[in-house]
Amino acid sequence: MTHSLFAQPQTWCLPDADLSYWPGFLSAQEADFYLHTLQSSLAWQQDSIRLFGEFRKIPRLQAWYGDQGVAYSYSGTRLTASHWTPALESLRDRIEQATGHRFNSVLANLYRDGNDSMGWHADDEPELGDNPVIVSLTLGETRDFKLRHKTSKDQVKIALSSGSLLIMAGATQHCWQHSIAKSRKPCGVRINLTFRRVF
Ligand SMILES: O=C(O)CCC(=O)C(=O)O
Ligand SMILES: [Fe+2]
Repeated sequence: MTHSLFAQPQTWCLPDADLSYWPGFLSAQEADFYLHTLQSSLAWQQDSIRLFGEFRKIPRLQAWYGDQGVAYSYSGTRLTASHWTPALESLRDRIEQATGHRFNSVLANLYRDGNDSMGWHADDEPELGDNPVIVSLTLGETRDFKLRHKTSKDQVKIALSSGSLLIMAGATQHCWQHSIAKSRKPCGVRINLTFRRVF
């Protein structure tokens, strides 16, 4: 049984975007269970990306899972999917049922503490197709997810809580970038999963 705060996602009104937020998609106990299960069972790596001609370690750990043969490239890094683990598969099935969208891969990010972060970017790689639907599940520490409009530079901030789903669709990746800033407050571990469909 699901103990949701809301029975369905709530639209987050933002121009040039299609964004919905579903806090309490997982109960606190379920989110805790998955946080610990994924932290100890995924093949976490600190990848490097190419920035200004140099390879630099990213400030977080990552892992990429999905259907056989699904690969994903960004910033000079190519990730080949490991096969779904049982925990990732059960989360994927629940998210597919709840949203009506299908996913063939998931990028997992582990933010060890407040020094871990993700810089401004849009998930607009060609292999995600036009207007991709990306569903983001947060487990553990609440961190601020910021969105910045590519032309107006308007910013909004959503504090993504444990067990929440954020659904980005439509023009969101065309018109907005997003990031997770470093935090000066003491921060516990946060895992974020972004479910994607790679073509
Ligand atoms: O950690 C987050 O909430 C954002 C993750 C993200 O933007 C990504 O995986 O592309
Ligand atoms: Fe992203």
